[in-house]
Amino acid sequence: MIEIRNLKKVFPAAGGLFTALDGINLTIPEGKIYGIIGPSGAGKSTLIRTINMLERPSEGSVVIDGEDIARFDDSRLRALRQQIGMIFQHFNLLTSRTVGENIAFPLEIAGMDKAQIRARVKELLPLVGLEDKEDTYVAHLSGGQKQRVGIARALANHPKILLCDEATSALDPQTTQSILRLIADINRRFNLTVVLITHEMQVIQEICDEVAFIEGGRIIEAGPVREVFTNPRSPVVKEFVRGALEGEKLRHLLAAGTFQRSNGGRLIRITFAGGATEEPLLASVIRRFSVDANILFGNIDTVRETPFGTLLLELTGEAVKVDEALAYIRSRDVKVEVIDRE
Ligand SMILES: Nc1ncnc2c1ncn2[C@@H]1O[C@H](COP(=O)(O)OP(=O)(O)OP(=O)(O)O)[C@@H](O)[C@H]1O
Repeated sequence: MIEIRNLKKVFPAAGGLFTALDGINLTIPEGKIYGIIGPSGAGKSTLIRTINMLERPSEGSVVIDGEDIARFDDSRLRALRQQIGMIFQHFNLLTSRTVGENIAFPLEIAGMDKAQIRARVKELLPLVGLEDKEDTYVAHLSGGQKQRVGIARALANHPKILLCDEATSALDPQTTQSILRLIADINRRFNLTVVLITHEMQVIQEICDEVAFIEGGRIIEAGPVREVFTNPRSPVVKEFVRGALEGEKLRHLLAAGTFQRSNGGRLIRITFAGGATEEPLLASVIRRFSVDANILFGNIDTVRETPFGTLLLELTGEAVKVDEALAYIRSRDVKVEVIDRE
């Protein structure tokens, strides 16, 4: 069990201090998949990084199995980190090494002998479905395969906890599904406690047992996923839930061929949950990148000048321009999901 109590993190910032985490209290039960979701800048990464002390809290405690790890010295932290695996959005692999050598890396650090390392690598490869890739350089792998290497490396030292920092955010929807299934499978097989951060409600819906919503460094709502989905209390969480359910509905309508598509367009769904306004965003996309944005479906409400809701768009134009437009939309304060390309 992980107990986070009155956790604060303050960073030095221009003109003073910035409070990134402001009194977080969370209890993460053993063997569960616990999701932490919130908008960009909410403090998700900072929070997950306090669970292995990559980020030292300014105040408060992180208690793992009865011990406050915020008080650990460097040598105890090194030992602790072997029990906590972590995977990352951009995989953080050693590109000059093969799959097998990447998986072996934490075992080398732990001082295991060569024969034992080989045996452990051989055990891990089939677990993540990469038994035929041991000698392949990781630069030659797809994103999903790279994340599988990341997972095998994270599991190498038999950790009790797996931290996932936006582990599927760089992957397409199908690959996301397969990685989420793998994480759920590992959680069950090894009774691993999984803490994952995401900005995608779908990830929470798919595999999490419990969820905490974070905004401005504070937990605004937390509880079992089913409860939060059926009875969200705060306006922001209600919007997240509505967006997720609408996404589900849209996928069914798309599968049924309900929308009139043009040829060669890229279908994207933008979810507004506060932040950028949709009109200036779309206008500037069309103007800057010479692409067309065909709105197939829209359901946006404005609450105190802040848009909440969904737009289903088809972007058409020169492929490079469409890519640039997508990168621009992604850089704004909205959630973007590429649904498919014709
Ligand atoms: N080392 C640092 N120094 C100063 N400020 C920081 C530092 N790390 C994070 N912050 C600030 O703390 C806030 C929370 O950042 P954090 O990365 O935890 O958010 P997040 O919810 O993970 O966002 P995103 O989804 O965009 O990654 C942000 O305003 C960020 O600028």
